[in-house]
Amino acid sequence: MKTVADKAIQVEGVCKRYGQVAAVNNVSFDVHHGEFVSLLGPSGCGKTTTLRMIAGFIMASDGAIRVNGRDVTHLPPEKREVGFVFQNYALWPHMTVAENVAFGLKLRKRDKAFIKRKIEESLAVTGLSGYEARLPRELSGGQQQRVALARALALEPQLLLMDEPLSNLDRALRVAMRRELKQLQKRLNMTTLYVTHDQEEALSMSDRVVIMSGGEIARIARPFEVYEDPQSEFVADFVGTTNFFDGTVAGVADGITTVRVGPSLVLHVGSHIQVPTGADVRVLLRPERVRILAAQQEGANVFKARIDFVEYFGPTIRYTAQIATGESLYIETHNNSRAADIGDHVWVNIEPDHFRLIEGRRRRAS
Ligand SMILES: Nc1ncnc2c1ncn2[C@@H]1O[C@H](COP(=O)(O)OP(=O)(O)OP(=O)(O)O)[C@@H](O)[C@H]1O
Repeated sequence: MKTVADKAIQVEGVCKRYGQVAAVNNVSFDVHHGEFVSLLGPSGCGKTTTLRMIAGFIMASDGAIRVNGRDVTHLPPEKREVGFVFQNYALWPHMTVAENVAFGLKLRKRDKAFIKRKIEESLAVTGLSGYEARLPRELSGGQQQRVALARALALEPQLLLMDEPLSNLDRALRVAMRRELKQLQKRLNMTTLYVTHDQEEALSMSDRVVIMSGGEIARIARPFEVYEDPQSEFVADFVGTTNFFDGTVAGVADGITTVRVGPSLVLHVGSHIQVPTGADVRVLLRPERVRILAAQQEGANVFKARIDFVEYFGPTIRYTAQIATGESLYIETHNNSRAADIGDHVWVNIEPDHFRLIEGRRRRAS
């Protein structure tokens, strides 16, 4: 059982208003000691504003922020005892990479041998060994971003706030760095709050993900819960690809909810939530949960579909298909067997437990 003492960050009913605009509206969440939490959401949803309010660069219009139990809502950044790495990584232009990394340690009056070791370690982690003597202007944008990261890591902060620290890096480096960063965070047990709009980054690095939409929190959950059971249209749509079917509950029996979609499609859905007969529902289905059958079969949730479009992603292939009843369906498979081409007809099957139900109908036009 987690207690208040376990909480490194507490955000309570925090708002930020700019005139009539509520950039952040009544946001509350906690980050426990040693936890890695991501703020994930589309551009403009309030992630950066939330992080900057915790850092103290933006003052909250309302609500309270506590760091290690201490109310810091009205304190300036330097009194909050948090480290941060922001998108606009302000390096000292006249200092070398090593001097930039050493700067905070010198201010803290650490001895020379310690500083030397920390420079070596943090540059190694960020893949910058050998760049010690360069000036920031002699580095690429991504390298500068890594220096900013190395500079923050060298201080081994107990609490680190990061705003898209890997956004300027190419994909291979980003993937390598997020693993390094995650391992380091675990090793140092460093409480981390991390802003990203990259869902893969958030899912792969975080203990929990806070999903924001329009200045508010849409969901707080562990990565697999967010993906496997999105519980809302927004989360299902924003994280990964989802098939949506609008339907009406025709009956519930033996743990199966029968949902009628359109005039002729019937789905048999595992009853993981209680929905009464007659209710409007949306049925969600992840594309990789659809199985392409080797041959025609009979049975519940077996459909004939025509392949309309094929996208090859390397490890996976995504098919856009049309079920014989008219609904469209995304199917994703591993690339070890290319099951179909455009124009082919295939038989597909879906396990009832692979569907998710949410009550109500589509909020937006498709
Ligand atoms: N100084 C400001 N004055 C007025 N509106 C602002 C100000 N700063 C931010 N906003 C607005 O507040 C909202 C949230 O901005 P914020 O930068 O927190 O979003 P974000 O989720 O971090 O987006 P991104 O991923 O694009 O960085 C946006 O609609 C933005 O236009």
